[in-house]
Amino acid sequence: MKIALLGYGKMGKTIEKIAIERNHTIVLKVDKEDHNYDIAEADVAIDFSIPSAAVQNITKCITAGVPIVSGTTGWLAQYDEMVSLCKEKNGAFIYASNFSLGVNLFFELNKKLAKMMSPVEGYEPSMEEIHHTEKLDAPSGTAITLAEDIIDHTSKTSWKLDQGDKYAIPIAAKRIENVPGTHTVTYSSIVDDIEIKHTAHNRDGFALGAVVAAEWLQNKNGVYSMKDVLGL
Ligand SMILES: NC(=O)C1=CN([C@@H]2O[C@H](COP(=O)(O)OP(=O)(O)OC[C@H]3O[C@@H](n4cnc5c(N)ncnc54)[C@H](O)[C@@H]3O)[C@@H](O)[C@H]2O)C=CC1
Ligand SMILES: O=C(O)C1=N[C@H](C(=O)O)C[C@H](O)C1
Repeated sequence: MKIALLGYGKMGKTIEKIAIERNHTIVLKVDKEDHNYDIAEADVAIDFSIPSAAVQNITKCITAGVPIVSGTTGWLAQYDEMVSLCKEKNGAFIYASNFSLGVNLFFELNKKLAKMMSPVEGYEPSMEEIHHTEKLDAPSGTAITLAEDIIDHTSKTSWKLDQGDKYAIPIAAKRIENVPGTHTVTYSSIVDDIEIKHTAHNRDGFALGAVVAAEWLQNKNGVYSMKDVLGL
């Protein structure tokens, strides 16, 4: 498969390594100074760039008829716009706040736990995410997905950075050098805590998931999620 990398930072470089191991070819590496490039030479594009560039990159791919896998976080206010564009152009698009198999299993566990906790009185959910100090967005996209899944299954109606109000799930976003990504969901009562946690040891899981998603998306049309790719 001929892959275009949109964003050649920590993730772009890790994806390159995994893609080559899986016998793919990187035909294009686009970073912040690269504006005039022909995306049409790629079979699929993988965007791990920055929040302010994601929409432009995704639009360019969909318009050119190139399937696009986006892992960039922090731009989701325009997600519905990208979905409409994809449908209008009969394109192929996957966004996931987290592409790793481990986190996608963790998402399912989080939903199951939220369903279990929903009728139980006396427990308050809260979340913590820890990432490296270069991260531009907070809370993380993964934390937002976890919070939205809790909101779907409990009486909570929103999430809030740091201390929430009674109806919001508080999310603490911590930045510590070199941490690839740690997410904890806690239900606290006066007598005890129930906690689930995912710790990424490196970026290989995110990158492998993105390459597997790109392989899966090739020759398809439509808007998909990692749940579709993994059959969860
Ligand atoms: N969905 C997932 O599984 C994961 C998502 N991410 C997200 O991926 C994104 C990138 O993460 P990292 O690689 O760690 O960041 P990074 O900062 O190491 O790399 C981002 C790269 O994008 C480049 N860039 C800036 N403007 C651009 C443009 N217009 N077009 C293309 N590239 C441009 C930057 O120069 C930089 O090299 C972040 O939004 C992060 O939250 C990170 C890991 C996993
Ligand atoms: O910026 C990162 O590094 C990561 N970003 C994603 C997010 O915002 O959830 C996924 C992962 O946690 C690493």
